[in-house]
Amino acid sequence: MVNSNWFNALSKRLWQVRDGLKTADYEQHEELQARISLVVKTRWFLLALIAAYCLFAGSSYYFSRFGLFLSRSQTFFLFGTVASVIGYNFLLHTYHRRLCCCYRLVNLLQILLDLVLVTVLIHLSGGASSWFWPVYLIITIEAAFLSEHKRDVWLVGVCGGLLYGALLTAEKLQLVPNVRMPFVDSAIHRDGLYLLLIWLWVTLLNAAVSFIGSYFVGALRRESSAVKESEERLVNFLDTANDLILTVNAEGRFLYVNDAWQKTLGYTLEETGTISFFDIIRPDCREQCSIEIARVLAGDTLSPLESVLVAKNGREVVVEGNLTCGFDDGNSQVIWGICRDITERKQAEEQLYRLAHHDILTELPNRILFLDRLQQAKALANRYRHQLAILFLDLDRFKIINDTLGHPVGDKLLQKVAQRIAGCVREVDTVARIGGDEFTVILVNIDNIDDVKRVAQKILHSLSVPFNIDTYELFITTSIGIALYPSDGENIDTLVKKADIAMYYAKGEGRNNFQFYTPQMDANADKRLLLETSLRKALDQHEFRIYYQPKVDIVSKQITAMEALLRWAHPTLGLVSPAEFIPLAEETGLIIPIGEWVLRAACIQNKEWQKQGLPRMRVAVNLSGYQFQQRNLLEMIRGILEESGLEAELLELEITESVIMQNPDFAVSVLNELKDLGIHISIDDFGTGYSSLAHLKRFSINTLKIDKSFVRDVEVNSADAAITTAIIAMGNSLNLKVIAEGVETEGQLNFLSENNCDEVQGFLVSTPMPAGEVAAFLRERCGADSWPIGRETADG
Ligand SMILES: Nc1nc2c(ncn2[C@@H]2O[C@@H]3COP(=O)(O)O[C@H]4[C@@H](O)[C@H](n5cnc6c(=O)[nH]c(N)nc65)O[C@@H]4COP(=O)(O)O[C@H]3[C@H]2O)c(=O)[nH]1
Repeated sequence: MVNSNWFNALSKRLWQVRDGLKTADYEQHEELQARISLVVKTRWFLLALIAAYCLFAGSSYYFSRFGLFLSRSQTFFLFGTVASVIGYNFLLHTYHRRLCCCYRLVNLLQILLDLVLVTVLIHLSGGASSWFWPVYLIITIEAAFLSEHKRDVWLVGVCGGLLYGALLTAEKLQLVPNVRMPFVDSAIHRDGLYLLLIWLWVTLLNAAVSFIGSYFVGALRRESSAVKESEERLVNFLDTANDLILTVNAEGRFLYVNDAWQKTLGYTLEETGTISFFDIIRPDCREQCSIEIARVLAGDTLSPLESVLVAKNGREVVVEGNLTCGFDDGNSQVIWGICRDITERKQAEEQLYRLAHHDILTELPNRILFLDRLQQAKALANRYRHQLAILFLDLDRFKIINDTLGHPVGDKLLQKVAQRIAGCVREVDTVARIGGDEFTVILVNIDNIDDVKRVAQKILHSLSVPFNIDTYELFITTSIGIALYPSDGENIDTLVKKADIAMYYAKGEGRNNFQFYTPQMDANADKRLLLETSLRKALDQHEFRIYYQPKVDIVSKQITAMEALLRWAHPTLGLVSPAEFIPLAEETGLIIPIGEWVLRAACIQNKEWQKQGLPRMRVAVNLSGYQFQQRNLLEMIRGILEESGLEAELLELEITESVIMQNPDFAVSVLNELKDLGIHISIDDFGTGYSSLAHLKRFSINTLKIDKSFVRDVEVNSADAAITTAIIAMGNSLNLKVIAEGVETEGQLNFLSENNCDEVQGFLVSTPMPAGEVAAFLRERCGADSWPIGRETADG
């Protein structure tokens, strides 16, 4: 509960400011008004008392054996005096405010008037023997209340004494007729000693009352001004406090607000009179606040509250503080609120929370928040018996972009990718970034697996649209692994791990696809771990082999090139396909030394075949995307050509379409430099990488290599046939050679031949063979004009 004095001082401050009064004027004005009002009230009371007494005394005498001792004229004069006292008191009562403002000495004048009239009254009611003379004392006390200065009070005392003395002297000199008093001898009015003694008595009493009155009233004033000062200090303290302090009544009307409150919320004191506390509480916090206020009014002690207020300019201000109950003057309940603006602290906390739970770059949830959301999603899935899907995405060859174009471009790409992924899912789903180029998605309320497939497909499709960043047009794909809850596991860590395994499987399946987790993938993951650990030693331990597969001109049936295909003779796993270990080598960066080793070995081998007198042909080497963005690629190739002595035109580099299309502008410059060296360039896996005629025109290339996925079904699938013929037509129109890979059947060969494809490569001609078998194969083929169909080698 709050001291009501404080409350009064504060609410007074509020009203005085609203009334537009200056503090000092207000204080003076108010204090004087209070004093006059008290004196007037007291005077009315005393008048009533005296009148009652007069009535009683007069009627007592009238009906006694003495009868009324006043003459008619005296009675008339007495009533006249009383009437004038009542009259001017009435006037004073009615106009005292105005009079006080106009005439500073009105109080002294009135006191003087009182003294004169009382003197008359004393004389008319018995002169020196009148019982009315104590009224002098009352007037002296009254003067003590009304006058600021002691001196004025003393003057009133002296005046009273002098007037009484003058009355007694007039009576002694018989200047005024004596009033006959019962029990009192009229001679007493002429007795000098008696008159002197009674005058001294009245004067001394007046002096004593002046002294005591001025002393006590002065002490009272000092005390009240000390209280006022303390209240003033309190008000100043509250006004200068940093905390927001307010008082409202039970209806929420403002009774007091301090300066900090006004500054923070932007409302002036006048405006607070027109609004209610509830108006400035943010709507969603109002109900809670009303409950708390009701509890406070009921006498409960509350722990600190937090709420959001809305400032005049609409800014939200978060406050934390306490409410307590007090009473105003009229003993009505009021609520005190002392609160602190914690908006900045809250923002800092929110910022910290965001930093701790979000990825700064993309503003998506980070791993911590992702796991938390997954936990919640799992709980909801259990409750509503739904399924969940966790998608694990890893961008394909993102590192190349990052390393080639720099981190700022990489960062912008990640931001755009994040936006696109987020645009593919519903609001209830979660997209998170949990690592460099790793994203996760939680799909909730899954009823049907097809819904998950649709979302995965949507993500792949949305990322297939090129990204325009700065001056670059970038292409990126992603590999998605999917795990389902509860079918793939109960534990969230396990689920994430399984989605991750499925993602790696998707990478192994040629990237840019999605895969659902299956238990068989675990073996794959184990194998992957084994491959990863032994790949680092494979080069040093000479475990790599190169197999060669011929490319043949369809018309002349001559071998145009031998493609170098890497094999890994693993000590325990046997011969490992490049499809399995090349992605691993790319992730670990080992592709750079491995790729260089293949290039050197293939060039030396080709030179060797020439030395052996075998026909001149190119050796085709696959160039990984990571090698393609290698800064010293040109020097490295030049060095190897010099070292092996191979002419540049006998080297062919196969670069996949997706690698070139990832950053077409960069590809143009590298391809130009390679072309300038005289190297033959082929675009591998053509048809899978979204390149257009416009792009192809810019690239310095020699050959388009149709991906074997189109060739496989070219005889039975009209779409594949259409794509294949379109690629051939496109190649022809751009004066490029077109080669089809993966040709296994006569039918495929015929189709390609009929559609003017230039070259073929595939098991129909030969499976990849070890270097040692190539010489025999070439000699056997020398001058042959038929196809070496079905030639099986060690690889086949
Ligand atoms: N079904 C079928 N397949 C056929 C036929 N003819 C050839 N192939 C296979 O198709 C792949 C063609 O190579 P690619 O498209 O460049 O695809 C290659 C290439 O992208 C990559 N690769 C191989 N060696 C290297 C290398 O030294 N460096 C790099 N960076 N990548 C390599 O690994 C991929 C897979 O290589 P391989 O397993 O050797 O698989 C080879 C080859 O064995 C056929 O008639 N039918």
